[in-house]
Amino acid sequence: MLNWNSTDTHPPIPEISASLPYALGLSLSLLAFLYLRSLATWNTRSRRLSTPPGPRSLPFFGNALDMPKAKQWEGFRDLCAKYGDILCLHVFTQPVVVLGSADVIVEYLDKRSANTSDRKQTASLKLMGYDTSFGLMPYGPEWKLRRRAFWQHFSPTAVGNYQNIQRETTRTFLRTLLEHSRDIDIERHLTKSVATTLLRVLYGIETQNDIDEAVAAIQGGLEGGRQVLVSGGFLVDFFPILRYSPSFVPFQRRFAKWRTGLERLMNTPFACYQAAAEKLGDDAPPCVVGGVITSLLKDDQEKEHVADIEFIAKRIAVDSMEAGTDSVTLFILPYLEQWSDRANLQTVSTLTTVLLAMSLYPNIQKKAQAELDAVVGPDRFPDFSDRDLLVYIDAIIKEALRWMPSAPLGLTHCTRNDDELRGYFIPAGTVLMANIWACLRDPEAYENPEEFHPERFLRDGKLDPSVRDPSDFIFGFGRRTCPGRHFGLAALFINVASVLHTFNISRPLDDCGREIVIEPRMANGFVSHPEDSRVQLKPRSPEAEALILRSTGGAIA
Ligand code: HEM
Repeated sequence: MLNWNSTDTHPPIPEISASLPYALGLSLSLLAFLYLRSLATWNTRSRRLSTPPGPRSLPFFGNALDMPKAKQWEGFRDLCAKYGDILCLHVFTQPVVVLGSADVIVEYLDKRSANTSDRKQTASLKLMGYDTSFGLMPYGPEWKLRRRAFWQHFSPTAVGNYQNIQRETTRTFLRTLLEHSRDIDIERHLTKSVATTLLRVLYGIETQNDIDEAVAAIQGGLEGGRQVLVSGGFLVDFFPILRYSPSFVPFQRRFAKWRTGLERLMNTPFACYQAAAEKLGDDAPPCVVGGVITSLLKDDQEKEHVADIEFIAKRIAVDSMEAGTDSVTLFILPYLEQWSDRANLQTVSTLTTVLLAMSLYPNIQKKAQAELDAVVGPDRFPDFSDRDLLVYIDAIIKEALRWMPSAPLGLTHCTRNDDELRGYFIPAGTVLMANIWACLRDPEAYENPEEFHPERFLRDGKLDPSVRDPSDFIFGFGRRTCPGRHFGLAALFINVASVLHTFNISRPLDDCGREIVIEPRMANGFVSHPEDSRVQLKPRSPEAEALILRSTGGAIA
């Protein structure tokens, strides 16, 4: 033992110096051994195939600095043009593979989805309480159980049950457009309309007080998820050790706030459902939450897991709100932001894309209205039963989904096992991103892709099956394909057809009454939308106005 107070004339330093080379040698040998062993393991795993090409990565950072900062879909398109349709980047130590063309996306995410349907459970998702969301859960039995329960209520047959609610809320929305047609904040009302539809479908909530309370809960509840999706992750996701930081550290405080918000969202509308169920018994309005509880209880032989089952039902309802990117997150959040910060309001949705396109392309609008006049006529609203005959409306919706896809990069998938794709090694745990926007703007599939041109989907007055259908891309892929798509498309159809049937849409005017020129550009973010979607709406005719008034309780007070 070293004794620094010793009077010994032989200081200990020379002894340490003598053993230092051995210690150093030993450490270097150990490092070399570990390096060679991991190299051998890597060679065995990869069968000496290389990972896909990509920019040269830096020590420690990898390609973190190469990741496109804004409108990532455009940056990835440029990187794919340089390195190929299968692009590999390392964000610190996390491998990320970007799939840049339709055929490679279909081949890997659709046809080989047994290995590519996993999700990465990041540290930030756990810290926010989002790890229990089935849309973000890893592939496995728990995810399967939740998805099956969800699908029972959102299959093509099941969504037929919500047509009444969708019809009613669309008409209330038209009435609002009419009442405020001079000074309309269309996005706010549209968002409220969709929020109301969902709260009725999911929880059977109908009274205004309950809706207001539930909508307020949504504000805090979805904020965390949105932040993680918009930012693409936090530092704690790449350095998970940080999650053990003390609770007073600012990022921990933010996560705690989001967690509390999520708990409130889980509990507030659910309490409204429970109160109605207790008060009204069998007369309570049917809803998804009630349906999930009943069917899981039926399957649960021991009847001992009521709390777990209630949790699953609550969570599925919240999943519906957070995962329905376009119709839900995109519709609801901007509405709520408006409450907290008016200036920040940036409203988004495929419907606002349609309205913007209609104001920019008046001839397309006229053609759509001519179809509505011929099929529906002036005395009634378009209905779900008209859908097959309203082919041009269908083409407009497809074109809006293609022109400005609301989730241009979809939701990331992840590989479960080591794999090979077109001669490249893809390690287990690789994050997979599909550049959906690039497929929908591919000039080989769509001539003049920047133009809004619904006719591209039509041949001889019918939908042309040989044209790539945007729905095959914008709803995601393989076993993770959006299970809410039939509900989302039905909502889009009834809203687009009803608004076009009753209103003329034109460019907005400035204070001097001159038309404002709007550049159709997509905003930045994980979920995108038109950067500026201002339009002007006027009832198409006195008959259209009377139709709206008749269906919603008479004259304006
Ligand atoms: C036009 C409207 C919508 C669009 C464009 C859309 C798009 C998407 C996309 C891109 C995904 C990720 C798929 C993947 O991982 O490959 C997804 C997942 C999901 N969506 Fe939608 N969605 C829409 C509406 C909805 C609605 C209305 C609901 C609920 C009522 C919903 C519920 C879900 C759920 C639960 C998931 C997660 C599925 C899973 O991970 O297994 N979506 N959606």
